[in-house]
Amino acid sequence: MNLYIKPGVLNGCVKIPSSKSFAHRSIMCAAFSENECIIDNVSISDDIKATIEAVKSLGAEVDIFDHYIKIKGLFLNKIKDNLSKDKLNIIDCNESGSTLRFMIPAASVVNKRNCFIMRGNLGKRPLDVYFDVFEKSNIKYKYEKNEYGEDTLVTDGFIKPGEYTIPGNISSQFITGLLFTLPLLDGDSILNVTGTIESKSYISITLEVLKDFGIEIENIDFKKFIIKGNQRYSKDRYSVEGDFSQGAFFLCAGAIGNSISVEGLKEESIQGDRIVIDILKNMGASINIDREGINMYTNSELKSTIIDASDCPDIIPILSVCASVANGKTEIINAGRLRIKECDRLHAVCSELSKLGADITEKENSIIITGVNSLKGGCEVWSHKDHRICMMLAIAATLCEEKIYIRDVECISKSYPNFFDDFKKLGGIIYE
Ligand SMILES: O=C(O)C1=C[C@@H](OP(=O)(O)O)[C@@H](O)[C@H](O)C1
Ligand SMILES: C=C(OP(=O)(O)O)C(=O)O
Repeated sequence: MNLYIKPGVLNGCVKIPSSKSFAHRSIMCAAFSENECIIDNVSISDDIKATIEAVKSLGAEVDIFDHYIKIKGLFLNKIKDNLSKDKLNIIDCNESGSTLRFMIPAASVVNKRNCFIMRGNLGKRPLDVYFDVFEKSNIKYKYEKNEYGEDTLVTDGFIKPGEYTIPGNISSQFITGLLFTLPLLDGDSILNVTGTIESKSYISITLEVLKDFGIEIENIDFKKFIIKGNQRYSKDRYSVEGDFSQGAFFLCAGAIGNSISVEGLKEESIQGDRIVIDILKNMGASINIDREGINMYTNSELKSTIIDASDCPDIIPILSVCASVANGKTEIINAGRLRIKECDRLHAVCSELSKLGADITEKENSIIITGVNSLKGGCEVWSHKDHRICMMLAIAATLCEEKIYIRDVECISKSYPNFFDDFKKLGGIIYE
């Protein structure tokens, strides 16, 4: 589907969906528990559906209600009975990197043979960090096309406790996957992380959720994790906080001239993307946080800054829009990993914003943006089938001089299916 978006000021309050990262993790923990858990405030997106279906395929029971989901842990009905351990278990991860990288080790606690389906760009995103883990555990693995021509990874073998060493600079999702899995095994483990650790705040989210579900992990400066085996997840009720990665779209919209307040974000959140508030303040935006929510005041001009993408890769596309109209030259550094997301985001941000009239240069690992007075628009742009690029373009459209036409907008359902409904409620003008 393609959409026209007309320029115009957005005005009002938006309730931000709940955090995808916290939701993936709490669903995994509840699914691997021995009891029943109610998880409140889960926003159902395609990625979260993928994780729900994945844990169901392993034997967890999941009921989805209006505002919560109920999960009956798979330890109750599966592991103890040792059912169907030899059957090939199909796990359709759709386009969700988190689901895939969290489930690869976790599924191999329950089933010997697993087939992970990877759609969109997911089959091209790196997985090789796990190959060493597979070899140490004697898990056989192969990439192959299934009968429908879809990319799959097939694994055969159970993961074993032990000492594993993985690099920290490709994706934190491998570390999270192992932190979920190793406590369940019948022996103690050590996880060493080498090199620079990128997206560290996502590891903190993992550790926080694991702790909430009763799992103890000794964290030695994010370089070594000491993990006792035979631990069991347990919690009756969990509530998912709001999503700063999604909130960032509307907070940035506020910073570039729309009149926005957002609700549903936890002020003292440990989400790395919470840094959007500090970055926008640094750029000169006036932000007021009170009990009701976060209010953006657009009475000041934005100025350029330096943004380090290492710990907040998901908010770089929308921050690039702010930088495009800020005074001076903004440099976004350590952004190379944006190339291995749903699309090559570093390239997509530069190519699409420059079509709108931004002065933006793509470098190997960074982006240089020199602010312009206004974005012209009046052209066709492409989401690259990536939700964050699509939402970036929709927000950029609000301040363009002429309407824009965005191709392939359905990709927003990966993380924020109601994005355009919220956009319209704020007065955004959209038509097909
Ligand atoms: O663990 C998570 O919930 C995520 C980790 C990040 O990935 P990387 O660790 O690959 O940077 C982030 O980009 C992704 O959207 C969600
Ligand atoms: C990169 C993202 O998610 P994932 O890695 O889970 O596909 C994202 O939501 O921007």
